[in-house]
Amino acid sequence: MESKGTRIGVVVRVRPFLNKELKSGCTNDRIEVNSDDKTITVFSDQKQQKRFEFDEVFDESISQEVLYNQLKLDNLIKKVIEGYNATIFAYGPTGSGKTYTMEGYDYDKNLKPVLRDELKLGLIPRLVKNLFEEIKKAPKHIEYTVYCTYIQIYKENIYDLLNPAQIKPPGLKLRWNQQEEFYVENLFMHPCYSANEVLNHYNSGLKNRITSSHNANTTSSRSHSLLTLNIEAMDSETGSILTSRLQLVDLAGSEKVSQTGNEGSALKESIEINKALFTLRQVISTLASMRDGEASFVPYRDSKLTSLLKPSIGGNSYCLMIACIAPLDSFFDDNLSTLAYATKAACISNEPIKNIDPKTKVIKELRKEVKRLNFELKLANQQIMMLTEIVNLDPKEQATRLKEVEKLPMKAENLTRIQNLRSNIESMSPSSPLKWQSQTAYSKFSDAEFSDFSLSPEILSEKLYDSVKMIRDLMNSNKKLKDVVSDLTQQKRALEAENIQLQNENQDLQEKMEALENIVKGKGNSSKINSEIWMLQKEREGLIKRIELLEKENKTTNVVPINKGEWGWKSKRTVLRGRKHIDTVKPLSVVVSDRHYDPRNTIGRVTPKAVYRPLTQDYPIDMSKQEAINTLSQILMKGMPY
Ligand SMILES: Nc1ncnc2c1ncn2[C@@H]1O[C@H](COP(=O)(O)OP(=O)(O)OP(=O)(O)O)[C@@H](O)[C@H]1O
Repeated sequence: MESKGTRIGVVVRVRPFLNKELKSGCTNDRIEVNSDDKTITVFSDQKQQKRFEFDEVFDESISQEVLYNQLKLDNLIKKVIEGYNATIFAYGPTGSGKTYTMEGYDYDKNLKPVLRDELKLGLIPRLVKNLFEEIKKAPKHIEYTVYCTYIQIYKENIYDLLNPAQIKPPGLKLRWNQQEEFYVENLFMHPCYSANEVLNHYNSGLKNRITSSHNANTTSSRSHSLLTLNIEAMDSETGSILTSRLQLVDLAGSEKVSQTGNEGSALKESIEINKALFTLRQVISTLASMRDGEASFVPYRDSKLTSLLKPSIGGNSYCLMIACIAPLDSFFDDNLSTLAYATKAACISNEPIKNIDPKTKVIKELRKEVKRLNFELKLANQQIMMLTEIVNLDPKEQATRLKEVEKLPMKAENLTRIQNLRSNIESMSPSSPLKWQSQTAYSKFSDAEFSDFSLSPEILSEKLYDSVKMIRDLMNSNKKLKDVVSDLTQQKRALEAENIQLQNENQDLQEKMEALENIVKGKGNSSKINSEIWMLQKEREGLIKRIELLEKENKTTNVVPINKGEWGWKSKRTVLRGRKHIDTVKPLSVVVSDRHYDPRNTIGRVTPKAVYRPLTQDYPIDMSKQEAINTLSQILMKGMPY
């Protein structure tokens, strides 16, 4: 079933006052929440009213469990299992309860998540458990695998929260795939077979999420986080594969600088967060103002967040927006803006599409075709049998039996032909000999008509033969497709194993890096460093000896200033490529300007006042200038600086 034009669901949740807000005497005079008629009314300074209506409005008394049940998210999970994509995202100002709604964990002094109260668990853990409960109910021949990814977008960089090697800049790249969707390159996808496995990954990812404390929220998420569950259902009976995706998004909060009190780098961070949310609001506004069938430019690509949310907002997923607001009067402007965008989002229509694997689609179509051909074959057999009997009957009976044949389901043109044949037989003289009558009846048709007359036994048997051949071909290709599916399954398993191996290797590397860091910090075994230092000292001693030798040689040589034209020194610069070249290439050309020496400059570009060329056996060497020696020493000691 393809469901078309499903509106984005929009609900609003108002959080309760926090203890510190109650103590500091914060007020709540400008917002009126009415859960029964699903409205929120806000009052401006001048006591003007604005009323907003949503799919649901939850006041501060609502618990996490009631919220989950009232949102009827088990229905959404069923859709996901059926092969539809779905997204739930929390939107609202900083400190309005987005993370609480999605996660529900408490945070310790180091801003790390801890689970103190199961009842407080947010939507994500509940959805994950619900998903696996539904999977358990599925028939045994359908094998489900849930692949879990968890990313955060921080200052327009994408980090893999489940891969410790990818939680620092530069982050992962965003790419565009053949299905015309954005995806994150090299993202770890963890195959999971139970809710606990997913939640363990999620919890480890949460620890890597960037949070900080500011005036409006002591545990503020500074990044947008996207937990994605890719579900793959493989039917071992039919070989068909069904995929779907559940995306759970906790956005960073929009924030007013005056409210957060941020300064310096935290202020810059606020600006970055607001930039991505600005693009999200632009996308929402553009889609909301588009009329049916109208094409308009939607700036999805302007931020990584909106690029990744493209299928969810105005795309082919089911989508639920949870707008969070805080009841405080100090949040008035942010609340008003949140409610305005939530209203716009409610006007956006998505077109959820069931994801069917292309191979499964072909197999389904072939099956349908085989079924149709089998039916036609059955009919053709029936007709052949009846007509074979009719040929040997007398004309009267022939006409009666042909009437019966006419009742069989058949193509319109065949029916006309049988009817013509019958009326011909009926109009014949009853005394005519049977054989002659039959021949006359057939002879009324032209040759062309006769050859095209599909009810003649020869033609029908030919058609029968063709149909059988076609069915055999279809069955063959069906079998081939099944083989392809089983190959792909094997490949998939191999890739999964490889993925796990790579993750283990990655883990090893992490450990090695940590060990090296410990060594550098002096925590670990320092013998490696000592031997490295010893080697470097040896190398240094060798170099110093070589310089001394060169200095000695220098005393016995003359100065030969170079003319550009004479020596073509532009071409000689390649000699100065590094220490090794200087050791091996002869004659040795070192060209030094009196004013400065910049090895990255081509010597040809420097206009030297005096240029010196040290030569070996073939030429007298100029080493009387101290700069040349110094430069050479520098190169020998440190290597070329590029
Ligand atoms: N429904 C609620 N019931 C009880 N406490 C809540 C509720 N919603 C939010 N809180 C509390 O309010 C504070 C702010 O909530 P939360 O961190 O979820 O806000 P946020 O919108 O995610 O903020 P940010 O955008 O800065 O991350 C937290 O201490 C949280 O525990």
